[in-house]
Amino acid sequence: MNNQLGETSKFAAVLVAGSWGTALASVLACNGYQVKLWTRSAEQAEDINQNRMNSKFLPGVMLPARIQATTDMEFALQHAELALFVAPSGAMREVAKQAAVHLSEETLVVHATKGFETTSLKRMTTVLAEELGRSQEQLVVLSGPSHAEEVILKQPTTVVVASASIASAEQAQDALMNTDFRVYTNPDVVGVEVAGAIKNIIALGAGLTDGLQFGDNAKAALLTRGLAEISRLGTAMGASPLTFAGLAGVGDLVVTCTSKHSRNWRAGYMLADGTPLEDVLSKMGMVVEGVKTTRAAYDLAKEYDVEMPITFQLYEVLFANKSPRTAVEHLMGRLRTHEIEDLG
Ligand SMILES: NC(=O)c1ccc[n+]([C@@H]2O[C@H](COP(=O)([O-])OP(=O)(O)OC[C@H]3O[C@@H](n4cnc5c(N)ncnc54)[C@H](O)[C@@H]3O)[C@@H](O)[C@H]2O)c1
Ligand SMILES: O=P(O)(O)OC[C@H](O)CO
Repeated sequence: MNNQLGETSKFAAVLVAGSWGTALASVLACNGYQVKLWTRSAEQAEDINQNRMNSKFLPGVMLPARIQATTDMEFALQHAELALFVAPSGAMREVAKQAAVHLSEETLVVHATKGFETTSLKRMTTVLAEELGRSQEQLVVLSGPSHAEEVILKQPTTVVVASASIASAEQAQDALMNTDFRVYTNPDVVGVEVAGAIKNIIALGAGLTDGLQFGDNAKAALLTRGLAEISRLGTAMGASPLTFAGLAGVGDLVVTCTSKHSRNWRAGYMLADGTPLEDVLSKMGMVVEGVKTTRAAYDLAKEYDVEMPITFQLYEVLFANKSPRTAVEHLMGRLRTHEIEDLG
């Protein structure tokens, strides 16, 4: 496409304008894309276009001029080389349905959402494949240790893009990579999606552990045994065990369990002092994927017949009024077991 000055423009669409969508729109804009950032909120679109800021989700940070917010899905997807879906997992199907009628076959589809569809237990690439009529080779997932608050400030960040097609993964890598934002590829879509989703459960647990004033030993135990649990479910679902040692696995687990930016960690911390779940979620005002993911993982663990003791205890804390201290007692009081066999 040529613009009015005769220069070649490349376009990208980002759906939706939450914290992560806005930060990734900024990466694409820095890489030379004209970015249309879709939101269902006219007020938010006006805020971004007039004040050059997403005041609700990333206050105080000026957005590049190449980002244009819009509530018009057709306009957002027009001429897009790449469409980046960043809706919360619970809204992915609804957003994809709206996009499907306007999306060109030529547009590369990438998503950066971390979670499952709780009703069907489907991964996000499956939801997108169904709604957009695409094969797995035409879809890419982006994941890894990456808080929007740091990416928008161009702080060094590494992520991974996974696809059943190396060509699609490399296309996404080329579009998103720059000297502040390093992108690796991985063929293991299942592993990257499962790791990105389940680490949020462990991050809720890390917040709880810190809120209960336990020490570094407890946090290290949670991360390590949490990783064992993630790997066990992931490999049962068909993932490569190596993925869990990478950016989407241990990398994201470390950042989400230790960062002050983590919504999941903060929610866990508030739960520790007995604040009811509904109050925690309304105080957060942002998506806390780990809550819905705990339900999904609880069901997936049963479906795949894998042991996920941390997830099961957290499920009871979140949805069955178990006290966090009792949950810890139950975890520590489990029958003896073997570490390596557990890692499968
Ligand atoms: N924030 C981060 O640093 C970060 C980093 C990596 C991955 N993620 C993942 O990205 C996804 C989005 O998270 P976020 O942090 O941007 O969330 P957020 O809470 O900052 O924003 C969510 C946005 O989704 C919109 N939305 C909700 N339901 C919608 C619907 N039905 N239709 C249209 N829009 C809808 C909201 O209005 C809001 O603008 C999550 O899966 C999260 O785990 C977030
Ligand atoms: O803020 P959280 O806990 O939703 O985590 C965000 C990202 O997944 C970190 O990589």
